[in-house]
Amino acid sequence: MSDSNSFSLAVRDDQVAILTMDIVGESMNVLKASFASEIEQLLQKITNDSKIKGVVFISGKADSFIAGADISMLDSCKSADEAEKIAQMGQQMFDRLSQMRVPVVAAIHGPCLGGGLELAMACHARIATDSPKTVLGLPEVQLGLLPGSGGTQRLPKLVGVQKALDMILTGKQLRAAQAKKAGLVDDVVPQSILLEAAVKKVLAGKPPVVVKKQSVLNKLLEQTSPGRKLVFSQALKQTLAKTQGNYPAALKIIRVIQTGVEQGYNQGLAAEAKAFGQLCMTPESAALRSIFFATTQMKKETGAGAVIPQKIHKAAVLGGGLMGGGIANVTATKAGLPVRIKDISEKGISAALKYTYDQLNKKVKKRFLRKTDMQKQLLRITGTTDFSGFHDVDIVVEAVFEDLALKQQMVADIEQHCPEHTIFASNTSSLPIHQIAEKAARPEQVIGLHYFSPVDKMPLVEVIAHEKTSAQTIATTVAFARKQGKTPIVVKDAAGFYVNRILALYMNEAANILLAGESIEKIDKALVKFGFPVGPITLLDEVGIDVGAKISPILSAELGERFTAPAAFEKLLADGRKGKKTEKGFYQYGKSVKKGKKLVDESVYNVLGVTVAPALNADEIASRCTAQMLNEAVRCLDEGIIASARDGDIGAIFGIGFPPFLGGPFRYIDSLGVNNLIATLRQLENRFGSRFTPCPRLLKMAEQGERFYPN
Ligand SMILES: C[C@H](O)CC(=O)SCCNC(=O)CCNC(=O)[C@H](O)C(C)(C)COP(=O)(O)OP(=O)(O)OC[C@H]1O[C@@H](n2cnc3c(N)ncnc32)[C@H](O)[C@@H]1OP(=O)(O)O
Repeated sequence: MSDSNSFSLAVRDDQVAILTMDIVGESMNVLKASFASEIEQLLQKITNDSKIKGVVFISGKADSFIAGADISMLDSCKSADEAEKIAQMGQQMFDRLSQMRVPVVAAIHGPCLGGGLELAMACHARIATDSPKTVLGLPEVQLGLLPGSGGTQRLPKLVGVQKALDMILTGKQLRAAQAKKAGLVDDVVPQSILLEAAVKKVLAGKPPVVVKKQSVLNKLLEQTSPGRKLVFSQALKQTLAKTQGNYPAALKIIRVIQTGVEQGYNQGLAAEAKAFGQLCMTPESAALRSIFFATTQMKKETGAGAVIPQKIHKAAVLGGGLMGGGIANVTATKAGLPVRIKDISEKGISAALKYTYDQLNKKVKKRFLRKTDMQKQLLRITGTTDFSGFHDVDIVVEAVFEDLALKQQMVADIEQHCPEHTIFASNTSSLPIHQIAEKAARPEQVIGLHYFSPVDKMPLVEVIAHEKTSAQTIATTVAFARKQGKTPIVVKDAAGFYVNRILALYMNEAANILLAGESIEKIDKALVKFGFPVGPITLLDEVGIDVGAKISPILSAELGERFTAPAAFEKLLADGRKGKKTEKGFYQYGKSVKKGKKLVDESVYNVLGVTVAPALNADEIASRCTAQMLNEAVRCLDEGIIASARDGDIGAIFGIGFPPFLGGPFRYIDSLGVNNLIATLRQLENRFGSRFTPCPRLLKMAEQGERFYPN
């Protein structure tokens, strides 16, 4: 037996060596440059012992394999050369592993990501557990990087070029069954027999390199020169369309994989390490890394200091509509809790149940979920049209119409039918929580829990405490949302909270630009090019023009004139245009519209009384809309609506899709420079008036030379 801080080597009676990685004092195994010599020594020791028949590489952590290279180590690199050397070190270490005389088998349970998967791919075989905790992937692109230790070269060999491109460009993670199907792992076994299965694999000898069977079409595409050209040019085209050129890592990924495929492994590795070093130094990667650090930090926060959250055993949702159905879905499938849906009709309940059924069924088809697990998850959701089954729920989330009297009635109903400790969480997007709690017998248990649509996809929730909400209620609601897989930010109880408030001004500005004569396509394209997932006019159609019209007067009454939506928008509602849900809005909908084709409904210009007369370029459009958003975000920080710039950044990225490569509104202001933002706002203020007046906090920061984050 030989030990270091992070690795231990034990040789069994059957002469199989078990190499265990377990970094002392860390909750998860990550790869550090300092491990290279330790691993080299251990591999040498194994090589020197001719009796050893093979090696199982396994993690000593209960629920994780290796989460990749240490991101903090990468973050502290001072130059591209330094980062390139780290990548080269990893490449050499994994080459050494793959060249071992004896078979080396990776026994994988839990996350096996980034450098962790690169290590596993360098082994001669991989066995993974069938646990849902086991996921395999190369998520480096989400950090603005590419896999730097051979991943871009080994993955295409195992799963084919097209699948590798897809996995590395998206960073998607595969469950064990999917990984087996893709050719990434050799066997999938229950966790209880993982080690024994791996030992058996070792004793069976080095497996021959199996080339994954390919269809005739894929053979043509991947094994002929013209076919490969087509694959790479298509990947490039799709990537450019998707990233708008905002993510340098994506382009480098394609180039580096192509280099390996066309010029061989060693050239591929060299290109990989070089690109890794360069990407590590980009502002895009720094911004994306900051999101990782922020979200990991936030996972530890209760939202209410040292308070211990109450345990939730059962939840309920009021309203089986799109939001209610989505909330029940994440409660059952992500939080793993029984959830009762109450709706006024059986139809509403069936629709909500069908929603989850359809979502889960898709996952089963993709082998992401086993059918038995799907059934288990479905059984957690039950429905009722009265309050039966509410006697033991710990939290109720209300997702009914935006009607104050109705919501107050719901509070009274819940206080009557549920235990004393039950929390009432409202998914309102516009009504003040203190008003919903006004008639409550236990206002300290009333809170806002604002989800974004579609609930199962959007990662953010706003947790809104009114003045009387107790710390216990806040902490329990935050913990509940986190169990649902959400990233919660705690915000103050004021109109629009944070996300809708900054979004409203941005949307209003897009509307102003449209009314001044810019075309709908141009406005949407400008903001997509800036980095938003969809343009503001498309978003308005998605959210509902009527919803926007309902929120706008509330915001302008509470927060001021700048929130008043352009009056011409009334004409849209008068014309029956509510957006996508009514198949009538800014764009064309309905069966006659080809799937994937988005065409403006040109008649909308007439309704609005607009003659298209282009005067602005894409940058000017984006700058005007985002200037409003940035200014308002700072105002929210100043007013304590959000607790920190970090929360404001995560809220905007996860709630609206603010471009992640910019790191959020506050990081973006830091990179623009406060003075430059003020100059832009002043210019726009001169032309368009006070809606662009820089907020006092910005002016003060400029005076004192402050930033939101340390430089
Ligand atoms: C050369 C290579 O190609 C380059 C790379 O490998 S880059 C790294 C690629 N890997 C990744 O991006 C994975 C990042 N990690 C994750 O996504 C998630 O942590 C996870 C899915 C592995 C686990 O999630 P979860 O169970 O919620 O645990 P989470 O709270 O995030 O992490 C637990 C701890 O591990 C740390 N951690 C996880 N992955 C890490 C990493 N790659 N580097 C540094 N720390 C990491 C977290 O900071 C946290 O530390 P703490 O307990 O001291 O705060």
